[in-house]
Amino acid sequence: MPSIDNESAILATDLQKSYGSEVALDSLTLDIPHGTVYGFLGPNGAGKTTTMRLLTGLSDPDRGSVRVCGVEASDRRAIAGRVGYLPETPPLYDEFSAREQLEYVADLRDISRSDARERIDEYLDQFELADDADKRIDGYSKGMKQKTAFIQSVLHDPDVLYLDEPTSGLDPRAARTIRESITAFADAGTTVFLSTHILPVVEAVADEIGVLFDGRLVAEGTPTEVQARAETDETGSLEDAFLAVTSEPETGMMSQSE
Ligand SMILES: Nc1ncnc2c1ncn2[C@@H]1O[C@H](COP(=O)(O)OP(=O)(O)OP(=O)(O)O)[C@@H](O)[C@H]1O
Repeated sequence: MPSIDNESAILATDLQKSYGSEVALDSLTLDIPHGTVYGFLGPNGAGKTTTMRLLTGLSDPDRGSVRVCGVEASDRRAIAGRVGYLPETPPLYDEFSAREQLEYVADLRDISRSDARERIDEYLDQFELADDADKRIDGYSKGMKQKTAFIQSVLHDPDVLYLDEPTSGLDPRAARTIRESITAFADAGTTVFLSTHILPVVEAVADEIGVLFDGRLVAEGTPTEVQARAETDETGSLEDAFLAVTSEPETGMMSQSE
């Protein structure tokens, strides 16, 4: 079971990040409670990947701070065991089988051989990979690769799980397996930070969403609140809300305190 601290799962304060003269993130503040799914929406180039790199401690902000379960993200050694990260292009060794890949990652994570074997077998079953677990990854479909990568990001039972476009390009069955797993992890107490531009994914699983546009958080609330704020009618989807707030960031701006 993930540990629970008094402090929020993710507490990011006034984050700023530039690449040369390009401001990728501007004054981003997030406060995400334990055991929730936070959907992080934004168009290409909005700054989602930059945010995830800061929230996982993979890069440092120019200004501001990040704490994950009370631990400074700059303390990489301390934070590494607390977080799991599934990047958009996951690192997998093509010449390994799924089982070899997962055993390799378990070893890097200092999970004992017997625990690793048990967890890996359970996950391979759960993700319907058991029959192909000893075949080479280079022969896998995109869905099989993504499921393998998902398992490797949760093998060490992280408190906070960051997922970057986890269902992008997957067949419906694989996408549903990932979606159901996201909900199951949150139900078990894991905090999930889900970055995507695929709105139905967020509508289906997120407790709260934040909309990022041009490096700024332009909307935050439950999916229902964001829909309501964007003044969509009854048939309005989150997609309408998203388009409304990102197409007119000045007039559509919604602060966290509103
Ligand atoms: N290493 C880098 N060097 C220079 N500019 C960068 C770098 N990484 C990101 N950027 C720029 O910062 C901005 C935010 O990029 P980021 O990748 O965080 O956005 P994103 O929302 O994840 O987009 P996508 O959905 O396309 O991955 C973009 O304008 C991008 O061009």
